[in-house]
Formats: sequence, structure tokens, C-alpha cells
Amino acid sequence: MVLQRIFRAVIMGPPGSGKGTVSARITKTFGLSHISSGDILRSNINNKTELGLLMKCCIDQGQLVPDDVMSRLILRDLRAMDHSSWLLDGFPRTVPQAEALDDAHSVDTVINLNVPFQTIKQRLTSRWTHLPTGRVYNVDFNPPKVPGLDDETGEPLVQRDDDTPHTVTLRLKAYENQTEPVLEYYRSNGVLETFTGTETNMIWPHVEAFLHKKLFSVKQKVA
Ligand SMILES: Nc1nc2c(ncn2[C@@H]2O[C@H](COP(=O)(O)OP(=O)(O)O)[C@@H](O)[C@H]2O)c(=O)[nH]1
Ligand SMILES: Nc1ncnc2c1ncn2[C@@H]1O[C@H](COP(=O)(O)OP(=O)(O)O)[C@@H](O)[C@H]1O
Repeated sequence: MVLQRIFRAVIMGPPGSGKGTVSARITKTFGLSHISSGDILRSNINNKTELGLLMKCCIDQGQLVPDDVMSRLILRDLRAMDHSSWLLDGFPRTVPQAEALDDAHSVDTVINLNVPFQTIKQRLTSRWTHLPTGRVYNVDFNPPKVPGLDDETGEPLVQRDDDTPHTVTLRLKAYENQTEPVLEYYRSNGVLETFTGTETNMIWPHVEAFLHKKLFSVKQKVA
């Protein structure tokens, strides 16, 4: 689908709620560019950049990276995409980050995946990731065609260092304390749309229908 105007969206939800999985479907269906804060951080860690080396221990301990570091990193990438439609995944995660984003760009819609914590815990310990692209697999839900290898490149998949049961518990706490207030921030701005469920395949048709409607009404307003 070719969009008629620039459209900017954020996808939110606790760790493991399916943000990466749903983002891949959104980008494929609607042609938005996908920017994942976690993928950017992991690529820095993998390439052993100064930032990656500094932030690795924060991430492995289930803590958030400091706001100023994160906002600078993401806003710099967004500046290079001035004329693109995008979908931000994993940013903002705190109210100061949401304010920094608002100062630079207006957000058309925020998709919130509301998935129970119990469902998430089981998923994360069986998540396998292709680090260079951020493609995710799951032993039960979407296993790779060949165990341990990425479907498209044949390269090895890894289990993230922060997907251990202990670190997942810490990440969920950080989500409750620091990220849930962002939902309130966007709710009061009138852009929050929440999708509740335990299965991505049940949630996705609703997200897809919502975005179709949203993009259609945006186009009509412009016309
Ligand atoms: N069992 C199951 N696993 C899922 C479902 N949706 C996504 N997953 C898997 O759950 C894990 C977390 O999903 P991901 O998209 O990475 O979530 P994120 O952390 O919010 O970006 C991955 O291993 C996915 O393959 C689902 O509906 N059921
Ligand atoms: N916007 C952000 N602010 C602070 N830390 C972040 C941000 N995005 C990602 N991180 C760090 O990277 C880790 C992994 O993030 P992400 O890949 O989005 O994973 P998930 O959604 O599965 O928790 C987070 O636990 C956190 O340490």
C-alpha cells in the first residue's frame, strides 16, 4: 500500500507483548519504516560501539537506558527520515522520552498491545532472535524452518541475554513503573488505541482494520 501522506505511529506494550511481531506485519502491509530502539541498542552492542559497551550492563540487568541517551539516539535517526512515514517500536518508554518526541514530531496514533504478564513470561524464555534484522521466532508460535537458523539468511539465531526468567521479571517491573505512565500521557492526548488479547493472530486483524480506517480517514481529511 502506498500512503498518500506522512503517517507517524508508535507501538507500545510490555516486553514480549508482540511489538516486534506486529510491527513486521504493519510494515509489510502499510509500508511504514520500522524503528526499534531495542534493535538499535543490540546492534550497538554487537558492533562493540562505545555506546553499546556502556549500555549493555543496563540492558542485561533489566533496567532502562537513561532518557537523554535514548532520546538523542532515536531523535537523531528520525531526523534522517524527515519525509518518511514511520512506526516507532520500544520508544518512548518513559514520560520524559514521550515529551522529547512530542517536541520534535507529532504522533498520529499509538497502538497499545495489552497482553497479560503471565502469557508474556512463557514467550520470552522461548524467543529466538536474528540480531542483524531483529526478526523474532518462538519455539511454539513461529519456529524457524531449520532450528537455530534465520529463514531468510540462514544465519544463526540467538537467545537474548535479557530473556532469562529473572531479568524478564525486572523488565516487567520497569514497564509498570516507568512505561505505564506513558499510556496515560497518550490517552490524555487522545491518540491511544488499545488492543487486548493473549494471541497475536487474534489481535492482528483488529490492528490491521484500525490502521486501514485511520489511514483512509486521514486521506479523506487531506482531500
Ligand atoms: N506463543 C505465542 N508466541 C508469540 C505470539 N506472538 C508473538 N510471540 C512470540 O513471543 C516472543 C515475543 O514477541 P515479540 O514480537 O518479540 O515481542 P516484543 O518484545 O513486544 O517486541 C517472540 O518469540 C514471538 O515469536 C503469540 O501469539 N503466541
Ligand atoms: N526507549 C527505551 N528507553 C530505555 N531503554 C530502552 C528503550 N528501548 C529499549 N531499551 C533497553 O533495551 C532493552 C530491550 O528492549 P526491546 O528490544 O524493546 O525489548 P522488549 O520490548 O522485548 O523488552 C530494554 O529492556 C531496555 O533496557
